[in-house]
Amino acid sequence: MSDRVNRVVLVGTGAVGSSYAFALLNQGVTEELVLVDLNKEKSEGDAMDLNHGIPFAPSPTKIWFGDYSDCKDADLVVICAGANQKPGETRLDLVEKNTRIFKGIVDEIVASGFEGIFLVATNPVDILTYVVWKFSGFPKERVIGSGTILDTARFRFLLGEYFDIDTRNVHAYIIGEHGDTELPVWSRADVAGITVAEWLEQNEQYKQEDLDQLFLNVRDAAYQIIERKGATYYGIAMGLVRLTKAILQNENAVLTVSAYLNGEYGHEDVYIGVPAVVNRKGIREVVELKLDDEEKAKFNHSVNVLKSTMEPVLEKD
Ligand SMILES: NC(=O)C1=CN([C@@H]2O[C@H](COP(=O)(O)OP(=O)(O)OC[C@H]3O[C@@H](n4cnc5c(N)ncnc54)[C@H](O)[C@@H]3O)[C@@H](O)[C@H]2O)C=CC1
Ligand SMILES: CC(=O)C(=O)O
Repeated sequence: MSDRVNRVVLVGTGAVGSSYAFALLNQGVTEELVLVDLNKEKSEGDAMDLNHGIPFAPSPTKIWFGDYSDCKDADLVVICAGANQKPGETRLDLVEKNTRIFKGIVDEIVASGFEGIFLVATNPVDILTYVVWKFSGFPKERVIGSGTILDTARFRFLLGEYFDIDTRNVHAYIIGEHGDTELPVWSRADVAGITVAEWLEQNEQYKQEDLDQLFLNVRDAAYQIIERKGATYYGIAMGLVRLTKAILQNENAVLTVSAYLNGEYGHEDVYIGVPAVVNRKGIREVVELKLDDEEKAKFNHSVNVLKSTMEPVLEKD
């Protein structure tokens, strides 16, 4: 048996980062967890607080407050650092500020000698994942964004609730930008092995207009939560843990992440939310779903919005 120890370095221990650290410890996913933040006192306090939960955790985790040199021996660096949306702001509004922050962070991580996988959650996540790929010079499969993992979870939860079926038996994806131009892949959605179209045909209590509203609630969930409590963090934290497990445990799990397209879906040179096979090497491959014409048009629009937002920002660097 290998005595290799898994190490995750978390950069950014704000609301999202500290919720991720807490969920990671609770699920016993990694042997070592290092916390890094511009606000050193905050990450030091978080390390102390989390350590006091170790006697109650399912397996031992060594947790400390560290610095970028700790990335050298890391398997995974998860970045949750940067500004979040204020009420009324879109994710794309954060692009300039967070790209500037990322330049410094990625340079430090690469300078440490890090050779693992980057996982990015900071918004706008698709563009910042591209930024990490560009700034780091890493192969595309070792740079992953959380993409639409959270949107897909919201979609599955709401579909499960609507059809009164356990959400784990709902297979349906949100793809595209993690943001206002995302789209549901209705043509492939199945609940308990029955397509959504069949559910509508079989029972008149289910209506297309309810499903249209359901998607709007998925798309606008972040705005609804931010209006009520200022930020969202538990859902994404659990999504990041799911991704961490898929990577460290070499799962070949299919998750909707922000992946680099190199011809898939008819696009290239963009990171965007699509289903992909995730394992110990990062992204093994993008799963190319057959979309209907309306879905294709919406996906193309989402790619165009991301590219046109990203281009002027990257030209400045
Ligand atoms: N991908 C997704 O599905 C989701 C993404 N997010 C995004 O996650 C990001 C973080 O959100 P919150 O945790 O709510 O924000 P927060 O403000 O609570 O935490 C941000 C943390 O980043 C740290 N930070 C800032 N600059 C840094 C630097 N140069 N180096 C190291 N640390 C630095 C801050 O000190 C702070 O602790 C935001 O961009 C937010 O929009 C939030 C929810 C879901
Ligand atoms: C903030 C954000 O990106 C979300 O909750 O979807």
